[in-house]
Amino acid sequence: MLRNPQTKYRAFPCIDLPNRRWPSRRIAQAPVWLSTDLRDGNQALFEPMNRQRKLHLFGELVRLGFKEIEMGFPAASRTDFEIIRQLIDEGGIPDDVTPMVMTQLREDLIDETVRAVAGARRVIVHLYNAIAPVWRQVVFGLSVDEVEQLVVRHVQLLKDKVAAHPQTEWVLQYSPETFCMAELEVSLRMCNAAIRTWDAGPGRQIIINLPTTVEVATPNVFADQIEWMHERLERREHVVLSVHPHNDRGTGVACAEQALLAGAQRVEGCLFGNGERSGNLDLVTLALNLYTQGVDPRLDFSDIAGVARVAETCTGLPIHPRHPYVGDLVFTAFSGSHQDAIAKGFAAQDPEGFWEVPYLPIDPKDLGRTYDSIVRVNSQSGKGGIAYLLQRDHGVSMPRRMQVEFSAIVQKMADSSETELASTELWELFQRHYLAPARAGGELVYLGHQLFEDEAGQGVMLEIELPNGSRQKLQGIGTGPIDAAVAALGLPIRIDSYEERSLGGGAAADALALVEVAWPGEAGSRFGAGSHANIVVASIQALLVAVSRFEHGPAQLLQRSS
Ligand SMILES: CC(=O)SCCNC(=O)CCNC(=O)[C@H](O)C(C)(C)COP(=O)(O)OP(=O)(O)OC[C@H]1O[C@@H](n2cnc3c(N)ncnc32)[C@H](O)[C@@H]1OP(=O)(O)O
Ligand SMILES: CC(C)C(=O)C(=O)O
Repeated sequence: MLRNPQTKYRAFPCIDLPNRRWPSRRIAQAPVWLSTDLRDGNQALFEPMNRQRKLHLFGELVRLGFKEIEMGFPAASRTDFEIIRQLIDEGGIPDDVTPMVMTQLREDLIDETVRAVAGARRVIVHLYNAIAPVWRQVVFGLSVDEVEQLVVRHVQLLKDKVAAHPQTEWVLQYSPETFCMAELEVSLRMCNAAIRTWDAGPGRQIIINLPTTVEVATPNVFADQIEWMHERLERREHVVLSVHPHNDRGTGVACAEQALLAGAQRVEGCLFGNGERSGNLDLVTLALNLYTQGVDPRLDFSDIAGVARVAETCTGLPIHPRHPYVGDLVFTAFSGSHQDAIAKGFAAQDPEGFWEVPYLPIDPKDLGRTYDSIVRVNSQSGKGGIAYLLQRDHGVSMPRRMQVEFSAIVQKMADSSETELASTELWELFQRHYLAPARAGGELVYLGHQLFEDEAGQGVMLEIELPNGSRQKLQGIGTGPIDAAVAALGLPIRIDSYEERSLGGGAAADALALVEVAWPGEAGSRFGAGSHANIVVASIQALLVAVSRFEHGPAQLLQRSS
C-alpha cells in the first residue's frame, strides 16, 4: 500500500445541498422492491444459473412477495429468452408480478428484447447506458450531447416498437449507469430526455433507476445526489424514483436507506447481497432492518433458513456465518456478559410487549429460527450462559452460588480444550462433578435408608459405602429427613441451601435435589446434586456428594469406622 494514497486516490466531492431534508426523516413504509437476482446477481456467478435454477429462484422470489423481478437479458442469453418467453406463453407469471428485462441501447438488442416479452400482461423494459466522464471518454468516445442523442434515439425506438403490442402494458425503466460517478447535471439531462421521449404521464409510467454502479462515496453523498435529482426530475409525479446500490465500500444497505429518506421510492437488489464484485444491495437485510423499526417490509422471511438454502443452491455461493439476520452465528452469544443479559432478557420479556431482549435486535422466532444456538459456551463465557443452557436443555436451575462454582469448572475445561463446549458436554461435566449416582471415585455412596418416626423428630437409618468399600449403618434424628441424615453422618457440617426440582416434565419425572453444605472453618461451601424418583433419596445423595467434595469429609467417616 502507498504511504501517500492521496497521490493515487481522490476524495469524492461533497454535494452542494445546503437545505437537504433527508437527515431528519424516518422511513415509514416499505419501498417497491425489485429483485435483480436473476440478472445482476446471475451476471456475477462463476457459472450463470441454468434454466432449472433460474426457475427455482424465480418461484422463491414470487413466494417471498416480490412484485417486480428482473428476469435477465434476453437479447444476450438464449436461456433468458426462452425462460421469459415460456413463462409468458404458459401463464407462469402471477398476475400481480411484473417481469423486467434489460437491454443496451442497440436496435438489434431492443428488437430481440421486445420479441422476448411481447404479449405479457405488463412488462418493464430496462434500458441503460453508462454516463460518467470516464465511460463517455474511454468506453464510448462520445460527448454529453451525443450520449443524450443515444438515449433519445433508443427510447423513441422502443416506444415505436412496443406500439405494435398494445395488449401489453409497457413500462420503461431508464438507468443512467455509473450515476454515482457522473455530474448531476449530466444525469438529470439523460433522465429528463428519457422521461420526455417516453412521454411519461398518466398511464405511462417511467422508472428512473439511479445506481451506485461502483460505490465510491459515503452514503450521505449518495443521499444528497438522490435528493438533488428527486427535486429536479421533470414530471416527477409520473416517475418512480428507484435506486440500485452496489456494495463496494460495504455500505450498500446504508446507501439504500438514506436514498429512501431522500426521495427514492423503489429499491433494486439481490437476496443476501449477491452481485457483481462486493455485491448488490442486500434486500433481506434492508427488509429486516425496516421490520425491526416496526415497518412491514411486505416480504416474507419467516423461514429465512429455507430462503438461504434456495439462494445457496441456485447461486452456488455460501452465505457467511455472520451475515446479518441469516448467518448461522448471528443469534449466538459466546461472551459471558452477553449470555447473562440474554438469559435475563428472555426471562423478563413480555410475550405481548415490545421486543426488548438485550443483544438480539430481532426475535429469532420471527424468522423461523430457534433459540437453540443463542447461547454457546467457550472460554469467553460466564455463569449466566452456562446456567441458561443447563436450565433450558436439562431442566437444572442452579442457585447463584452454584453457578459461580460451576462456571469456574467449565472455564477450566474450556481453557484447556480451547474449543466450544456443547450443552451435552456441560451436562456431562455437571454430572461428573455434582450428580449422584453418576459421580464416582473417592466418596460416600448412598446404599439405602429407612425413615422412622421418633418422639424427638424425624429419624433416619442410613446405609452408605465408604471410599474403602466398607459399609456403614448410621442413625440420626432431625427436623426432617435431610436434617436427620446430617445428624446421622455426625460431621460438623451445616446445610446452607437446599432446592428440589423435577428433571424433565410429567409426574414420572425424576426429582433433582441440590444441596449446599458448609463446614465451619473451611473456605467456601460445596454443592452436591442427586437425582432419583424419590425426593428423599435424591436429597441424601446430594448431601453425600457435597460432603465428599470436602477433602476430609469421607476421611473423617473412615477414621470413625476404623
Ligand atoms: C452495470 C451492469 O450491470 S450493466 C449490464 C451488463 N450486463 C451484461 O453485459 C451481460 C450481458 N451482456 C452481453 O452478453 C454482451 O455484452 C452483449 C450481448 C450485450 C453485447 O455483446 P458484444 O456486442 O459482444 O459487446 P461487448 O460484450 O464486448 O460489450 C462492449 C460493447 O458494448 C457497448 N455498450 C456497453 N454498454 C452499452 C449500452 N448501454 N448501450 C449500447 N452499447 C453499449 C460498448 O461500447 C462496446 O461497444 P464496442 O464493441 O462497439 O466498443
Ligand atoms: C444498469 C444498472 C442498473 C446496473 O446494473 C448498475 O449500474 O450496476
